[in-house]
Amino acid sequence: CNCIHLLIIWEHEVRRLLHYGELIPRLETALGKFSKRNSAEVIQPVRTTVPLQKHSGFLGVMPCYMENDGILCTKLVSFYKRPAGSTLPSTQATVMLLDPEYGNVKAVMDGEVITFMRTAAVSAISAKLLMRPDAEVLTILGTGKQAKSHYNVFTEIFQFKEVRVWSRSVDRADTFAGSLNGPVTVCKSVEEAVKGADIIVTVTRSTEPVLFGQWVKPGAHVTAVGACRPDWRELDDTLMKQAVVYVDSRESAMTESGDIILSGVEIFAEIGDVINGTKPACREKTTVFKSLGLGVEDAASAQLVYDKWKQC
Ligand SMILES: NC(=O)C1=CN([C@@H]2O[C@H](COP(=O)(O)OP(=O)(O)OC[C@H]3O[C@@H](n4cnc5c(N)ncnc54)[C@H](O)[C@@H]3O)[C@@H](O)[C@H]2O)C=CC1
Ligand SMILES: O=C(O)C1=NCCCC1
Repeated sequence: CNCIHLLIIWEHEVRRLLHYGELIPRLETALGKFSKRNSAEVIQPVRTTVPLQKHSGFLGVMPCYMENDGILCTKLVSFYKRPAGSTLPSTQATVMLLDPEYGNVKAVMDGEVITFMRTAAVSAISAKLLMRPDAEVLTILGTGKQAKSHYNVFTEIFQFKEVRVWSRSVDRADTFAGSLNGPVTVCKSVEEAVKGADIIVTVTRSTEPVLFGQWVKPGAHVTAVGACRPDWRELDDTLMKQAVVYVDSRESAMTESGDIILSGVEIFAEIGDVINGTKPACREKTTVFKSLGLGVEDAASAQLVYDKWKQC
């Protein structure tokens, strides 16, 4: 029977229910299934985007069906390229879980916490696989929502000797540093921030390259999270060409990533291929993981929130 009440799970509840310790294994499993391209495991098209030209943004629709797991889900996400100093949020999202048998929506939940936690968790998975095991220095470029979630998960699961941050505004970087539960070095330039860094996370709204290959230490791992449109960049061609390039989804990367499309580089593997053991993790080389964000990540995260809610 589908006569169950529609469940609404608000932001503070998603925040209470989601923990990286449980989220990361669910996402590893989901990404591995995604890369198998088995339609009984995952059906997930590249997201549909509707440009909001007047508002410098887009509405993204991100559906996913996992038949074997009984998960049917979609996220609605709006993203705005806010001007510097704007206090308006750049991302807003809602996730809907449906009953695959009846087609009814069984739960509607906040999607912002899911978006910033699952994105950071996927970056942490890429770092677990591609970062050198002796990594000491983490650099985060950008000081927004994603910067905070990346700081949280990276310092929760790895141990670094130094964490550095950079923002275009030193004041914003100082405020960001003050909001964290640990020491960070605020850097005045990207070059200073990334010099000698073992892992670099780019989480900016930039549409032009901010990270240049000439500054990146050979063997470093770069997790590139921003620049999600085909004409937007965060990384320059030099870096793209000197790195072994991993992505979350080949189709998404070839449709949405300016860093991939405009540099003309070859994609070496999906991160799910490395999880499945079908492609190697080239830890000794400079690596880039280009993340676009996938509906399957939202589906796995939303199901975890739902499972935890039912346990309470
Ligand atoms: N790969 C994925 O799964 C996801 C990617 N994203 C992307 O991550 C990025 C960050 O998202 P949020 O932290 O939510 O945004 P946010 O608005 O909270 O933070 C953005 C940061 O970028 C900085 N910034 C803005 N323009 C810049 C420029 N031209 N150069 C350098 N820095 C600049 C801002 O000062 C701020 O520190 C966005 O590009 C967004 O599209 C967001 C969600 C999921
Ligand atoms: O995966 C997501 O969710 C998003 N990715 C790019 C920017 C908007 C949200």
